[in-house]
Amino acid sequence: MASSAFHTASLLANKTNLLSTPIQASAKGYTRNLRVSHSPSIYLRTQFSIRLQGFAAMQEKAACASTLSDDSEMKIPHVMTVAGSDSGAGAGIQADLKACAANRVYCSTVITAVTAQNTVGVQGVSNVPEDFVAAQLKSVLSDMQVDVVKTGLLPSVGIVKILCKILREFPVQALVVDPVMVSTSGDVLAGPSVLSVFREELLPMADIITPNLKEASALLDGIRVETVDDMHSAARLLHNMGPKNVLIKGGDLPNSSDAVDILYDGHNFYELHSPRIKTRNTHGTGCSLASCIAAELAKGYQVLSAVKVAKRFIESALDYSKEIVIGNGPQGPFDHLLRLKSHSQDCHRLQPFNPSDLFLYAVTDSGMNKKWGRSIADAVKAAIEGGATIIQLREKDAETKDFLESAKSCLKICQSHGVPLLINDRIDVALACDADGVHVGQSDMPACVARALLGPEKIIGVSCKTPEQARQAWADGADYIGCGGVYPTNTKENNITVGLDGLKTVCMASKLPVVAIGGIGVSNARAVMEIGTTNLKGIAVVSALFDQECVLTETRKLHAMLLESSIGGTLTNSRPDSDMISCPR
Ligand SMILES: Nc1ncnc2c1ncn2[C@@H]1O[C@H](COP(=O)(O)OP(=O)(O)OP(=O)(O)O)[C@@H](O)[C@H]1O
Ligand SMILES: Cc1ncc(CO)c(N)n1
Ligand SMILES: [Mg+2]
Repeated sequence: MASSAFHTASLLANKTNLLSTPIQASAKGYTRNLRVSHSPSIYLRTQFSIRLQGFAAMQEKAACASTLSDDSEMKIPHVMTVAGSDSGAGAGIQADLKACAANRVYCSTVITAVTAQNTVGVQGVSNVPEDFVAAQLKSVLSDMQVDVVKTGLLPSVGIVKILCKILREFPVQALVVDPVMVSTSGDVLAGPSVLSVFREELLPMADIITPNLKEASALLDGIRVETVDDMHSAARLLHNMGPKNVLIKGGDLPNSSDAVDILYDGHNFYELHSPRIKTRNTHGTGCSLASCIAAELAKGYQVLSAVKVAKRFIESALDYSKEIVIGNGPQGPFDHLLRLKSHSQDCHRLQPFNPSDLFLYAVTDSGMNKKWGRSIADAVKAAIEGGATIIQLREKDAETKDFLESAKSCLKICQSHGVPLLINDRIDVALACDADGVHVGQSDMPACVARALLGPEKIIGVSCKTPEQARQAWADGADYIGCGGVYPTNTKENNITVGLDGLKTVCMASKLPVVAIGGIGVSNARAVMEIGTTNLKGIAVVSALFDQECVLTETRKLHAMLLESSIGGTLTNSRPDSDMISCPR
């Protein structure tokens, strides 16, 4: 399917990856010295030569693999998967989507069958009508710029024939065929009736086919494929059927301490080894490997490089998720996006951001805490016990190392009380300690950059004095606005006071939740809260809590006052307010 120009282009696109072993590559009209990258866990046993053809067309393709086209529209590498749905979402279409997403490639989906499947096995398969598979194929291919097609479960002769016909009408740059027939649980997904159409029509169109041991055996009329030597012979025989490359996957090789796959390109064999990960979570490795190969080809990389990247991706993902438990059966899914395992660490955050957390917002000041002879962590603990609902560490004078250490101890305290911890200004410190978010001022890191660095889930607050700044904060992806100084304050030098009117103007200009800051304490908190805008969610305080002898007592007083003022008003907060606590200092 792919022109060899595509492979040539991919080689060039890949040149930044080339290192270590020098290799002679001969081409029609070209001879180049190439180097092959060796990952720590995947090694190649064979010297090889690669034919290079259509150099110019390939350069064109390499240019296409870059993200920006001439008119600055972004071209995203695109894989279309033609496969079956797995209700358990470990294999099939679902694995393909996740593998492509993890490798930053767009994936469109043509569904050929719906399976009822879980970690125990396959309970049912229902084919999508052939004309509707055709409709899906045409919808995607006639509209979207698909780079690579990857096939998985093709459950009937009719569906394979339709696919081949439509691929001839809408040629793409590469075709990856994972000839899915039997699931690892041993259940038959596509019967032997598809074998002849696979051999005669589909395999000859493929740039690479990726059978597992059983599938290789089935395609070769049941010959034995049980050892690495068998895999070599089978690869050669399968290559005779017409695909440009054959990758036989050895995930199911008995008695093998490595997971060994054999790649054959018609000239050379590559034995790809990676350590076998001890885990039950290998359901969907085959689909994911093929999708990752397709994704790398769509980016412009050549076959060998794509296979190596894909194998390493599977190895890392299996290793990362070897202990996760999903389902009760013998073969669980793995975590493509390397996110699930940290779930338990994230449990303290029930929701991404709850605006009512702004109710009593305590901002630390190391100078004040030093003055009163307490550590930041002790001050934070007392504030939380007194009713603070969110903490911001604002340590302007601290050395980075000390700041990070304080942030880590405060985070532990905050997490144990379910109170978010934000870091003022220092995105690096927030990232280093995995705080809940940051608060940035107008002259700090722009909120949009902070958002890009911190990702979608962290809380970002921005100090705003004007409606324009408030609108910008929203556009930049901020979660809340800190507005002030409402009253004059000694905590911040040269700070312009906006007053209650300025606060109200900012609140009315934005739908973001707002916390008021600047010179607020027990004496004036009520006046602030009475400005009467629904998005004013609380007050932020520094001196009123921390420039005091007993942080606990002062926080409790302020919390009580806020609660009282909010009855029937706009502020709500449900943090418990326990009776008489003596100041521990
Ligand atoms: N335990 C493991 N540790 C490391 N790599 C593995 C392991 N199991 C499988 N692999 C790798 O995963 C890829 C898929 O191999 P496998 O032979 O399991 O395919 P498959 O049977 O088609 O997968 P499935 O049917 O589960 O989707 C191969 O690269 C293989 O080497
Ligand atoms: C839908 C579907 N496709 C492929 C496989 C192979 O893992 C599977 N188990 N289910
Ligand atoms: Mg398997």
